[in-house]
Amino acid sequence: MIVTVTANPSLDRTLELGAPLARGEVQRAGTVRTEPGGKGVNVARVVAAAGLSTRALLPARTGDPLCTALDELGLPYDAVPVDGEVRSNITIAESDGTTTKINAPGVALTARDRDALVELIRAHADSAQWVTLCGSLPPGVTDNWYRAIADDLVLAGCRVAVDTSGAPLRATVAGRVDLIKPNEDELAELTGADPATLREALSRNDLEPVVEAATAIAEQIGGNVLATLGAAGAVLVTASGVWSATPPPIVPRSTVGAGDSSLAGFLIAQSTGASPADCLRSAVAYGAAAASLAGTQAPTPDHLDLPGVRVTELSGAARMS
Ligand SMILES: Nc1ncnc2c1ncn2[C@@H]1O[C@H](COP(=O)(O)OP(=O)(O)O)[C@@H](O)[C@H]1O
Ligand SMILES: O=P(O)(O)OC[C@H]1O[C@](O)(COP(=O)(O)O)[C@@H](O)[C@@H]1O
Repeated sequence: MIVTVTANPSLDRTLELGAPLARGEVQRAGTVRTEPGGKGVNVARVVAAAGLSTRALLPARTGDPLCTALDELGLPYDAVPVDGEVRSNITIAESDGTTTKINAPGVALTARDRDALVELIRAHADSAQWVTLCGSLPPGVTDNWYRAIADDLVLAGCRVAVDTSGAPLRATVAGRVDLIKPNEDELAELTGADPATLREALSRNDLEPVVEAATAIAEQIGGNVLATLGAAGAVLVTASGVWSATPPPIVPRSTVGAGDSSLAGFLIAQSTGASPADCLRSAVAYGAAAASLAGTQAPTPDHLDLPGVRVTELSGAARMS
Protein backbone atom coordinates (compact mmCIF):
# COMPACT_ATOMS: atom_id res chain seq x y z
CA MET A 1 0.00 0.00 0.00
CA ILE A 2 1.22 3.49 -0.86
CA VAL A 3 -0.18 6.01 1.62
CA THR A 4 -0.16 9.64 0.53
CA VAL A 5 -0.51 12.68 2.78
CA THR A 6 -1.72 15.97 1.29
CA ALA A 7 -1.67 18.67 3.97
CA ASN A 8 -3.04 21.25 1.53
CA PRO A 9 -5.32 19.57 -1.04
CA SER A 10 -7.05 21.46 -3.83
CA LEU A 11 -9.66 21.40 -6.49
CA ASP A 12 -7.71 22.07 -9.66
CA ARG A 13 -9.51 24.27 -12.16
CA THR A 14 -7.85 24.31 -15.57
CA LEU A 15 -8.83 26.93 -18.17
CA GLU A 16 -7.64 26.08 -21.67
CA LEU A 17 -7.02 29.12 -23.89
CA GLY A 18 -6.98 28.97 -27.68
CA ALA A 19 -4.68 32.01 -27.82
CA PRO A 20 -1.64 33.15 -25.82
CA LEU A 21 -2.43 34.60 -22.39
CA ALA A 22 -2.82 38.39 -22.58
CA ARG A 23 -2.29 40.12 -19.22
CA GLY A 24 -4.84 42.84 -18.48
CA GLU A 25 -7.24 41.68 -21.23
CA VAL A 26 -10.56 39.80 -21.15
CA GLN A 27 -10.12 36.32 -22.62
CA ARG A 28 -12.56 33.44 -22.97
CA ALA A 29 -11.54 29.91 -22.10
CA GLY A 30 -12.29 27.16 -24.60
CA THR A 31 -12.72 24.46 -22.00
CA VAL A 32 -12.76 24.37 -18.22
CA ARG A 33 -11.88 21.27 -16.22
CA THR A 34 -12.27 20.72 -12.48
CA GLU A 35 -10.37 17.84 -10.89
CA PRO A 36 -9.38 16.77 -7.40
CA GLY A 37 -5.75 17.72 -6.83
CA GLY A 38 -2.98 18.45 -4.41
CA LYS A 39 0.24 16.53 -4.71
CA GLY A 40 -0.56 13.48 -2.57
CA VAL A 41 -4.05 13.18 -4.06
CA ASN A 42 -2.51 13.12 -7.53
CA VAL A 43 0.06 10.51 -6.53
CA ALA A 44 -2.73 8.31 -5.12
CA ARG A 45 -4.84 8.76 -8.27
CA VAL A 46 -1.96 7.57 -10.47
CA VAL A 47 -1.10 4.66 -8.17
CA ALA A 48 -4.77 3.58 -8.10
CA ALA A 49 -4.97 3.84 -11.90
CA ALA A 50 -2.01 1.42 -12.07
CA GLY A 51 -4.02 -1.07 -10.01
CA LEU A 52 -1.89 -0.79 -6.85
CA SER A 53 -3.28 -0.33 -3.38
CA THR A 54 -3.25 3.26 -2.10
CA ARG A 55 -4.96 5.59 0.35
CA ALA A 56 -4.94 9.39 0.37
CA LEU A 57 -4.98 11.19 3.73
CA LEU A 58 -6.02 14.83 3.78
CA PRO A 59 -7.88 17.58 5.64
CA ALA A 60 -11.38 18.26 4.21
CA ARG A 61 -14.81 18.36 5.76
CA THR A 62 -17.57 15.92 4.86
CA GLY A 63 -19.43 17.17 1.81
CA ASP A 64 -16.54 19.33 0.61
CA PRO A 65 -16.55 19.46 -3.23
CA LEU A 66 -13.12 17.78 -3.12
CA CYS A 67 -14.55 14.81 -1.18
CA THR A 68 -17.45 14.59 -3.62
CA ALA A 69 -14.96 14.51 -6.51
CA LEU A 70 -12.90 11.80 -4.77
CA ASP A 71 -16.07 9.78 -4.09
CA GLU A 72 -17.00 10.02 -7.76
CA LEU A 73 -13.53 8.75 -8.71
CA GLY A 74 -13.74 5.95 -6.16
CA LEU A 75 -10.32 6.85 -4.74
CA PRO A 76 -9.73 5.39 -1.26
CA TYR A 77 -9.16 8.28 1.18
CA ASP A 78 -9.58 9.41 4.77
CA ALA A 79 -10.28 13.04 5.55
CA VAL A 80 -9.88 14.97 8.80
CA PRO A 81 -12.82 17.42 8.98
CA VAL A 82 -11.70 21.06 8.97
CA ASP A 83 -13.47 24.40 9.20
CA GLY A 84 -13.41 25.76 5.65
CA GLU A 85 -13.68 24.74 2.02
CA VAL A 86 -10.70 23.15 0.27
CA ARG A 87 -8.88 25.72 -1.90
CA SER A 88 -9.20 25.99 -5.67
CA ASN A 89 -5.96 26.23 -7.64
CA ILE A 90 -6.16 27.78 -11.07
CA THR A 91 -4.18 26.68 -14.11
CA ILE A 92 -4.13 28.56 -17.39
CA ALA A 93 -3.08 26.21 -20.17
CA GLU A 94 -2.15 27.94 -23.43
CA SER A 95 -2.32 26.17 -26.79
CA ASP A 96 1.48 25.91 -27.05
CA GLY A 97 1.58 23.91 -23.79
CA THR A 98 2.65 26.84 -21.57
CA THR A 99 1.09 26.27 -18.16
CA THR A 100 0.61 29.06 -15.60
CA LYS A 101 -0.44 27.96 -12.13
CA ILE A 102 -1.91 30.16 -9.39
CA ASN A 103 -2.14 28.31 -6.10
CA ALA A 104 -4.27 29.56 -3.18
CA PRO A 105 -3.03 29.44 0.45
CA GLY A 106 -5.55 26.80 1.62
CA VAL A 107 -7.59 26.24 4.78
CA ALA A 108 -5.72 26.97 8.02
CA LEU A 109 -5.29 23.90 10.22
CA THR A 110 -5.90 24.20 13.97
CA ALA A 111 -3.85 22.29 16.56
CA ARG A 112 -6.69 19.78 16.76
CA ASP A 113 -6.73 19.31 12.95
CA ARG A 114 -2.97 18.78 12.91
CA ASP A 115 -3.12 16.23 15.73
CA ALA A 116 -5.95 14.37 14.01
CA LEU A 117 -3.98 14.23 10.75
CA VAL A 118 -0.87 12.94 12.54
CA GLU A 119 -3.00 10.27 14.25
CA LEU A 120 -4.42 9.25 10.88
CA ILE A 121 -0.93 8.96 9.39
CA ARG A 122 0.26 6.83 12.34
CA ALA A 123 -2.80 4.60 12.03
CA HIS A 124 -2.00 3.83 8.37
CA ALA A 125 1.79 3.68 8.61
CA ASP A 126 1.90 0.01 9.66
CA SER A 127 0.27 -1.16 6.44
CA ALA A 128 2.26 1.22 4.21
CA GLN A 129 5.12 0.21 1.93
CA TRP A 130 5.68 3.93 1.43
CA VAL A 131 4.27 7.06 3.02
CA THR A 132 4.55 10.14 0.80
CA LEU A 133 4.31 13.60 2.35
CA CYS A 134 3.31 15.93 -0.43
CA GLY A 135 2.78 19.56 -1.32
CA SER A 136 2.78 22.90 0.42
CA LEU A 137 1.79 23.32 4.05
CA PRO A 138 -1.38 25.33 4.70
CA PRO A 139 -1.56 28.26 7.16
CA GLY A 140 -1.30 27.11 10.77
CA VAL A 141 1.34 24.44 10.08
CA THR A 142 4.99 25.07 10.93
CA ASP A 143 7.72 24.53 8.37
CA ASN A 144 9.17 21.50 10.19
CA TRP A 145 5.89 19.53 10.19
CA TYR A 146 6.94 17.09 7.47
CA ARG A 147 10.33 16.69 9.13
CA ALA A 148 8.71 15.77 12.47
CA ILE A 149 6.38 13.25 10.80
CA ALA A 150 9.25 11.79 8.77
CA ASP A 151 11.24 11.31 12.01
CA ASP A 152 8.29 9.40 13.48
CA LEU A 153 7.84 7.25 10.38
CA VAL A 154 11.55 6.49 9.96
CA LEU A 155 11.68 5.37 13.61
CA ALA A 156 8.70 3.11 12.94
CA GLY A 157 10.63 1.54 10.03
CA CYS A 158 8.44 3.08 7.33
CA ARG A 159 9.82 4.32 3.99
CA VAL A 160 9.15 8.01 3.48
CA ALA A 161 9.06 10.11 0.31
CA VAL A 162 8.68 13.89 0.45
CA ASP A 163 7.71 16.27 -2.35
CA THR A 164 7.43 19.83 -1.12
CA SER A 165 9.07 23.20 -1.67
CA GLY A 166 10.41 26.29 0.11
CA ALA A 167 10.98 26.29 3.86
CA PRO A 168 9.25 22.91 4.49
CA LEU A 169 11.63 21.31 1.96
CA ARG A 170 14.66 22.94 3.57
CA ALA A 171 13.49 21.67 6.97
CA THR A 172 12.86 18.17 5.57
CA VAL A 173 16.38 17.65 4.25
CA ALA A 174 17.85 18.28 7.71
CA GLY A 175 17.26 14.58 8.50
CA ARG A 176 16.74 11.15 6.96
CA VAL A 177 14.29 10.68 4.09
CA ASP A 178 14.21 7.73 1.69
CA LEU A 179 13.25 9.78 -1.35
CA ILE A 180 12.77 13.41 -2.27
CA LYS A 181 11.54 14.72 -5.64
CA PRO A 182 12.72 18.27 -6.20
CA ASN A 183 12.39 20.00 -9.56
CA GLU A 184 15.32 22.08 -10.78
CA ASP A 185 14.18 25.25 -8.93
CA GLU A 186 13.75 23.35 -5.68
CA LEU A 187 17.15 21.72 -6.13
CA ALA A 188 18.73 25.14 -6.66
CA GLU A 189 16.92 26.51 -3.63
CA LEU A 190 18.20 23.64 -1.47
CA THR A 191 21.83 23.95 -2.45
CA GLY A 192 22.02 27.72 -2.91
CA ALA A 193 22.81 27.20 -6.60
CA ASP A 194 21.58 29.81 -9.08
CA PRO A 195 18.47 28.36 -10.83
CA ALA A 196 19.37 30.27 -14.00
CA THR A 197 22.76 28.54 -14.04
CA LEU A 198 21.13 25.10 -13.68
CA ARG A 199 18.67 25.90 -16.45
CA GLU A 200 21.36 27.27 -18.73
CA ALA A 201 23.46 24.12 -18.21
CA LEU A 202 20.41 21.93 -18.96
CA SER A 203 19.80 23.85 -22.18
CA ARG A 204 23.32 22.72 -23.22
CA ASN A 205 22.51 19.11 -22.11
CA ASP A 206 25.03 19.58 -19.31
CA LEU A 207 23.68 17.60 -16.33
CA GLU A 208 26.76 18.11 -14.18
CA PRO A 209 25.38 20.95 -11.96
CA VAL A 210 22.12 19.05 -11.37
CA VAL A 211 23.97 15.82 -10.54
CA GLU A 212 26.31 17.69 -8.21
CA ALA A 213 23.41 19.35 -6.36
CA ALA A 214 21.32 16.15 -6.20
CA THR A 215 24.32 14.14 -4.97
CA ALA A 216 24.97 16.60 -2.14
CA ILE A 217 21.32 16.35 -1.04
CA ALA A 218 21.23 12.56 -1.37
CA GLU A 219 24.24 12.30 0.94
CA GLN A 220 22.65 14.74 3.40
CA ILE A 221 19.34 12.85 3.66
CA GLY A 222 20.87 9.37 3.44
CA GLY A 223 18.38 8.53 0.69
CA ASN A 224 17.54 8.92 -2.98
CA VAL A 225 16.95 12.08 -4.98
CA LEU A 226 14.69 12.04 -8.03
CA ALA A 227 15.34 15.44 -9.61
CA THR A 228 12.73 16.18 -12.28
CA LEU A 229 13.73 18.62 -14.98
CA GLY A 230 10.57 19.30 -17.01
CA ALA A 231 11.05 18.62 -20.71
CA ALA A 232 14.69 17.66 -20.02
CA GLY A 233 13.54 14.55 -18.11
CA ALA A 234 15.00 13.57 -14.75
CA VAL A 235 18.09 12.49 -12.84
CA LEU A 236 18.11 9.80 -10.16
CA VAL A 237 20.84 9.74 -7.52
CA THR A 238 21.03 6.71 -5.22
CA ALA A 239 23.80 5.27 -3.05
CA SER A 240 24.53 2.77 -5.81
CA GLY A 241 24.59 5.02 -8.84
CA VAL A 242 23.37 7.96 -10.86
CA TRP A 243 21.10 7.80 -13.91
CA SER A 244 19.55 10.35 -16.22
CA ALA A 245 16.53 9.89 -18.48
CA THR A 246 14.92 11.89 -21.26
CA PRO A 247 11.20 11.72 -22.04
CA PRO A 248 9.64 10.34 -25.20
CA PRO A 249 8.45 12.95 -27.70
CA ILE A 250 5.08 14.37 -26.60
CA VAL A 251 2.85 17.33 -27.39
CA PRO A 252 2.58 19.06 -23.99
CA ARG A 253 -0.99 20.02 -23.06
CA SER A 254 -0.91 20.74 -19.29
CA THR A 255 2.08 20.06 -17.10
CA VAL A 256 -0.02 20.23 -13.92
CA GLY A 257 0.43 16.94 -12.11
CA ALA A 258 3.49 15.94 -14.16
CA GLY A 259 5.74 16.03 -11.10
CA ASP A 260 3.22 14.10 -9.00
CA SER A 261 2.83 11.52 -11.75
CA SER A 262 6.62 11.12 -11.89
CA LEU A 263 6.76 10.44 -8.17
CA ALA A 264 3.90 7.97 -8.52
CA GLY A 265 5.63 6.31 -11.49
CA PHE A 266 8.81 5.89 -9.45
CA LEU A 267 6.94 4.38 -6.49
CA ILE A 268 4.84 2.09 -8.69
CA ALA A 269 7.99 0.64 -10.28
CA GLN A 270 9.84 0.51 -6.96
CA SER A 271 6.95 -1.35 -5.32
CA THR A 272 7.16 -4.05 -7.95
CA GLY A 273 10.90 -4.55 -7.35
CA ALA A 274 12.21 -2.71 -10.44
CA SER A 275 15.87 -1.65 -10.69
CA PRO A 276 16.73 2.04 -10.03
CA ALA A 277 17.14 2.62 -13.78
CA ASP A 278 13.67 1.17 -14.46
CA CYS A 279 12.16 3.18 -11.58
CA LEU A 280 13.57 6.30 -13.28
CA ARG A 281 12.22 5.13 -16.65
CA SER A 282 8.78 4.71 -15.13
CA ALA A 283 8.97 8.13 -13.41
CA VAL A 284 9.84 9.91 -16.67
CA ALA A 285 7.25 7.97 -18.71
CA TYR A 286 4.50 8.84 -16.21
CA GLY A 287 5.57 12.51 -16.06
CA ALA A 288 5.58 12.82 -19.85
CA ALA A 289 2.19 11.08 -20.12
CA ALA A 290 0.73 13.50 -17.55
CA ALA A 291 2.15 16.52 -19.42
CA SER A 292 0.48 15.33 -22.61
CA LEU A 293 -2.97 15.07 -20.97
CA ALA A 294 -5.35 18.00 -20.33
CA GLY A 295 -5.77 19.38 -16.81
CA THR A 296 -4.67 17.19 -13.89
CA GLN A 297 -5.68 13.89 -15.48
CA ALA A 298 -4.00 10.84 -13.97
CA PRO A 299 -2.09 8.83 -16.60
CA THR A 300 -2.77 5.10 -16.72
CA PRO A 301 -0.33 2.34 -17.82
CA ASP A 302 -1.96 2.55 -21.28
CA HIS A 303 -0.70 6.14 -21.67
CA LEU A 304 2.95 5.19 -21.12
CA ASP A 305 5.71 5.07 -23.72
CA LEU A 306 8.30 3.21 -21.64
CA PRO A 307 10.57 2.24 -24.59
CA GLY A 308 10.56 5.91 -25.66
CA VAL A 309 12.35 6.95 -22.44
CA ARG A 310 16.15 7.00 -22.84
CA VAL A 311 17.92 6.06 -19.63
CA THR A 312 21.67 6.61 -19.31
CA GLU A 313 23.88 5.44 -16.47
CA LEU A 314 26.23 8.28 -15.59
CA SER A 315 29.75 7.57 -14.47
CA GLY A 316 33.00 9.21 -13.48
CA ALA A 317 32.70 12.63 -11.86
CA ALA A 318 28.91 12.46 -12.14
CA ARG A 319 28.71 9.38 -9.87
CA MET A 320 28.31 9.43 -6.12
CA SER A 321 31.43 8.34 -4.27
N1 LIG B 1 7.24 19.57 -21.63
C1 LIG B 1 7.47 18.32 -21.26
N2 LIG B 1 7.79 17.37 -22.18
C2 LIG B 1 8.02 16.09 -21.83
N3 LIG B 1 7.98 15.66 -20.56
C3 LIG B 1 7.68 16.55 -19.61
C4 LIG B 1 7.41 17.92 -19.89
N4 LIG B 1 7.17 18.56 -18.72
C5 LIG B 1 7.26 17.62 -17.76
N5 LIG B 1 7.58 16.41 -18.27
C6 LIG B 1 7.78 15.14 -17.56
O1 LIG B 1 7.24 15.27 -16.25
C7 LIG B 1 8.27 15.15 -15.26
C8 LIG B 1 8.00 16.10 -14.12
O2 LIG B 1 7.93 17.44 -14.60
P1 LIG B 1 8.55 18.66 -13.79
O3 LIG B 1 8.09 19.89 -14.51
O4 LIG B 1 10.00 18.47 -13.62
O5 LIG B 1 7.86 18.48 -12.36
P2 LIG B 1 7.16 19.52 -11.38
O6 LIG B 1 5.72 19.56 -11.88
O7 LIG B 1 7.26 18.88 -10.05
O8 LIG B 1 7.87 20.84 -11.50
C9 LIG B 1 9.59 15.38 -16.00
O9 LIG B 1 10.63 14.67 -15.35
C10 LIG B 1 9.26 14.81 -17.39
O10 LIG B 1 9.38 13.41 -17.37
O1 LIG C 1 0.68 22.25 -2.57
P1 LIG C 1 1.15 23.16 -3.66
O2 LIG C 1 2.62 23.31 -3.73
O3 LIG C 1 0.42 24.49 -3.62
O4 LIG C 1 0.77 22.47 -5.03
C1 LIG C 1 -0.53 22.04 -5.28
C2 LIG C 1 -0.78 21.94 -6.75
O5 LIG C 1 0.20 21.12 -7.33
C3 LIG C 1 -0.40 20.01 -7.99
O6 LIG C 1 -0.37 18.93 -7.08
C4 LIG C 1 0.34 19.70 -9.26
O7 LIG C 1 1.71 19.50 -8.93
P2 LIG C 1 2.82 19.17 -10.02
O8 LIG C 1 2.45 19.94 -11.25
O9 LIG C 1 4.10 19.59 -9.39
O10 LIG C 1 2.75 17.70 -10.25
C5 LIG C 1 -1.83 20.41 -8.24
O11 LIG C 1 -2.74 19.34 -8.29
C6 LIG C 1 -2.12 21.32 -7.08
O12 LIG C 1 -3.06 22.31 -7.43
